[in-house]
Amino acid sequence: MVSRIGNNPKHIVALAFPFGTHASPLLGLIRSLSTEIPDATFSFFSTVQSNRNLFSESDDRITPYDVADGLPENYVPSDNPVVVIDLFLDIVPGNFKKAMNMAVQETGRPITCIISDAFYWFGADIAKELNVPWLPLWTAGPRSLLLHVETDLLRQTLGINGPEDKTIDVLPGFSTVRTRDLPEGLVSGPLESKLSLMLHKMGLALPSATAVIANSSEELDPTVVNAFESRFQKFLNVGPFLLTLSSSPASDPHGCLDWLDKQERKTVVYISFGSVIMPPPHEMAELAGVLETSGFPFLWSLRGNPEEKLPSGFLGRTKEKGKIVSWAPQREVLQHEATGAFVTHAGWNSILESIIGCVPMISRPFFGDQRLNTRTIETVWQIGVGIEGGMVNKDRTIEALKLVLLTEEGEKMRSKLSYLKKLATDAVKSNGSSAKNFKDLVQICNDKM
Ligand SMILES: O=c1ccn([C@@H]2O[C@H](COP(=O)(O)OP(=O)(O)O[C@H]3O[C@H](CO)[C@@H](O)[C@H](O)[C@H]3O)[C@@H](O)[C@H]2O)c(=O)[nH]1
Repeated sequence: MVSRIGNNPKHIVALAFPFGTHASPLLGLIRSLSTEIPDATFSFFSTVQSNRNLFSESDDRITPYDVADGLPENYVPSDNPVVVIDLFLDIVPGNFKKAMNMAVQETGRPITCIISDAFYWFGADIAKELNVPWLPLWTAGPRSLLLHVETDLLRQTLGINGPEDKTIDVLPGFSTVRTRDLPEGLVSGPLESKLSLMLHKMGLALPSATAVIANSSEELDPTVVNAFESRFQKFLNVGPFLLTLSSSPASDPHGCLDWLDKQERKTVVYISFGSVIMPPPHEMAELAGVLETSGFPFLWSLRGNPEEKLPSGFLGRTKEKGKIVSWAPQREVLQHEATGAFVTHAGWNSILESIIGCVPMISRPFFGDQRLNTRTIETVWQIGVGIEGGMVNKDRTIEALKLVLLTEEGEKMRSKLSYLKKLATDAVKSNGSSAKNFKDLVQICNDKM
């Protein structure tokens, strides 16, 4: 791919975290910026695999650069996604620095601005060295970000491995959140894992950023967003990205939307656990039991071979009621009028898509921000429920589905979702908060040095 070097001496670089749903929103943001600052040079850094997934040959505004991924030559893939992340973290930031030097040489342009995944605490040091702005992007919600910024305070006030039911009274807007809803590695669990150490360092580094960017809008969680006023130099909520960033039209090779067209309004249960998680076999079997016994029509996005992952005979017995695909056009599925409930792991993008689709959630969280997100859905926004006991269990999940699909309670959730959707859509209008924040961001990137 040929570098595109314009007249503007700006060289804006983006450092992506190449796992989960991280690199793609960063690239979306960079594409939007490249439209606003068309004559600047944009370089995007990620691993070979990630760049291959993200870039089509026709992308002419942004130049991808590959960084080393840290995998040994004879690496045998593991089912545990943390293994590859740890190997990658072992070689940052050296791999990024090397590729950035190459980009500077190739373009002949010194770097003028660094936009990185917020995980990359080292962005602060590199930006300081180069005397350029550092703009970290937090791809999840503001609430989980506040926890990482206040990790030391939480460790002091809650203690390490303290009582699980203690509520978080030291942070605004967290009175219904309990210790057990916090991400693992914060006040319990693997405090010294590479991911936990990275998040801790991130929380300490972010206050020095020129501005922290987030995929949300100020109005969705105002108490929490306001808490950043005294913590960050600038906090720019420029989302939800699904409304603000352009995306290519959804591909639907399995015909999910046609299938939904044939279903009745608000009856279908959509199931997806995002791009990283696969529930353990016993929970897959419970979930299959839920769908078979309850008889609700369902669309299930399930990676891998369903014959192997689901109980024997399930596919045949439910073929009139359900559709199982390896990947669904989720945004569109959640905006389809037939979709009535979303069984989810409560990843941040899924939540935003559910809000825009006005579909109540039934959540089975696994790691990171997902327990906190579940608690927020349930007690702050009241737009869904967590499965009692925190795992898929047949009776409790059927109960949750009936609540959402068949009762007045479900209707109330839908009207709260409509309210949040309005806040989000207003924020992205030309005079809305996200649109204004995006203008601020463009200004910082394009500032005369
Ligand atoms: O069949 C599918 C399944 C998923 N998706 C999309 O994949 C994305 C999934 O994103 P998200 O819900 O955020 O889940 P993860 O991919 O698991 O995201 C990781 O990153 C998020 C943002 O940092 C965190 O909130 C999560 O906990 C973390 O697991 C969404 O945009 C979905 O629309 C599809 O389009 N089709």
